[in-house]
Amino acid sequence: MLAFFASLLLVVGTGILLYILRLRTQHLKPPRGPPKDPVIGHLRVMPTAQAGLVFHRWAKTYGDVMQLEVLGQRIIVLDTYQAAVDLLENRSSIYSDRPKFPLYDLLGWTHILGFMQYGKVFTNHRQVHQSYLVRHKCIPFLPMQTEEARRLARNLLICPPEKYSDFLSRFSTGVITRLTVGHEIVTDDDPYLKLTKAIYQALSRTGPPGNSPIDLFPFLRHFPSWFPGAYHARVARTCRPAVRKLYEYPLQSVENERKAGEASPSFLLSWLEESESNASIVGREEVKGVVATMFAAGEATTWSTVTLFILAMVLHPDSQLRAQNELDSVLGGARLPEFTDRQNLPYIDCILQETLRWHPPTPLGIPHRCTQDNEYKGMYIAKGSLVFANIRGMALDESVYKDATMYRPERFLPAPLGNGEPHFTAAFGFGRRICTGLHFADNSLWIAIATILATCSISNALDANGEKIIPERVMSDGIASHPDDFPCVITVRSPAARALLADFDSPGPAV
Ligand code: HEM
Repeated sequence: MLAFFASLLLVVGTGILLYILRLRTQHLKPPRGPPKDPVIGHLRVMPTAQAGLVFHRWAKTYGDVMQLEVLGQRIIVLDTYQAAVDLLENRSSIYSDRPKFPLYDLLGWTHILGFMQYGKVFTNHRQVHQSYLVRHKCIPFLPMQTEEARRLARNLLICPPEKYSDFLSRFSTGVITRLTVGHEIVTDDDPYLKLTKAIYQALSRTGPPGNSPIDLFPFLRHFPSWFPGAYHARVARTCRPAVRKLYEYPLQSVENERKAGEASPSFLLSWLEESESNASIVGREEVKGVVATMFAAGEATTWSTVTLFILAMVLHPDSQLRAQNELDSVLGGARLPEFTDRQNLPYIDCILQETLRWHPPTPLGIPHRCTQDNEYKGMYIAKGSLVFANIRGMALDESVYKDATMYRPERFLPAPLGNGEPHFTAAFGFGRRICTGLHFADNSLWIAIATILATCSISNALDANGEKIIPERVMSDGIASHPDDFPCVITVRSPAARALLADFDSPGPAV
């Protein structure tokens, strides 16, 4: 009887609370935004390129929490770190859902953590990713990441400039293949290189997530590709086989290697062993999705960041020199950097942080979805709103980062050496959807940057008249933003550096 009254009280109490909340929010105004058209809302003014920058400009007029509307869909844009923390982290129980992504469904991206709606399946997948990639679980990967970074530096020093981009991409694919399937990439025709190239093209041709006409009008997928708005359906159909291969090939090859007694330690090998003792919480089809997620989420972002680091070093030789002086003072030019040196190399960390801030690899992250009406600073945010963290905008926040458009790694050093500005953690997202690969990515990037700086000089290419070519920073659009190709020259810093790289124990490159 007591239990009955307690439950009744709980139900009535919750009802009253929701009612009061509704009354409170009903008279509130939504966040402001630019003027809109009847019915279609902001459709005509929605940016098709560099959306993060456009939103940041609008935020100066309409505030750090803006509301846009496209055909009835409310879109909230959070332009400051504080607003993102207040909502996506401090209210994560109602800000952690994702919208549906019909275009990605059409491409065949199933069981992808980043696109999953909040709920039981999401929780299981998140647990699988985290249990493998949580900070302390990343420690055993450090030797492998060190080896891949050294292989990268050695390849950059041997290959012609037009191949730099391929080898930077090979590094990011290389660390993910070793993590997921235990496979080392040592030849140009490696199947994983072909696979990730095709996936990258698929992702870059489909634009920012949730933003295509098919996402807004899923019925467009049934129309011929010449029909306005149906173009992406053709792209999806063309790219689907490559996506399928990313699901099938890794598991098949690890199973074959295991049968032959040749499988190296990897995420998939652990899963195969766990699933035999029924200890795994995801099944066979799902685990293919976990691996596809790691490739899709981890490859392009890491590649983009190391490439941007090279560009930053071409444009900022003073920062390069300062980092190399720091490395020399710790390593004495007699050995290559190790993770144990990290605490003694604060400026290398500043270079990494500033590269992530200068142009965040995912300028708009992946949209969250709000699942309950709520009030924020006197504004009404409706259930069902898509919520974009404008990571690009946060990086440009002048109240946090002085001269925010400039590349200044020392900004993070404590005064008087620097401004003591906060590390740019926003690059990895927020709350319950924060990037699960962030520790692994941070380690890959740090060791790549430290190793390249310890062994290579990065400088401008020269034109026909012997003048320095000053490259421009032009970034692509899409879920992961990548610098357009730019000219530069990478040479060895010293004979000692060449000898150190020649010495490290791994198969040589196939340039
Ligand atoms: C420079 C490297 C990387 C950056 C900047 C980055 C950034 C991000 C961002 C901004 C998000 C969205 C977070 C949100 O919704 O609030 C995300 C999600 C995710 N990232 Fe990363 N990421 C990187 C590398 C990686 C790597 C190496 C992996 C795995 C090996 C990975 C796995 C994931 C996954 C699984 C999600 C989806 C999480 C979820 O929806 O719950 N990322 N990442």
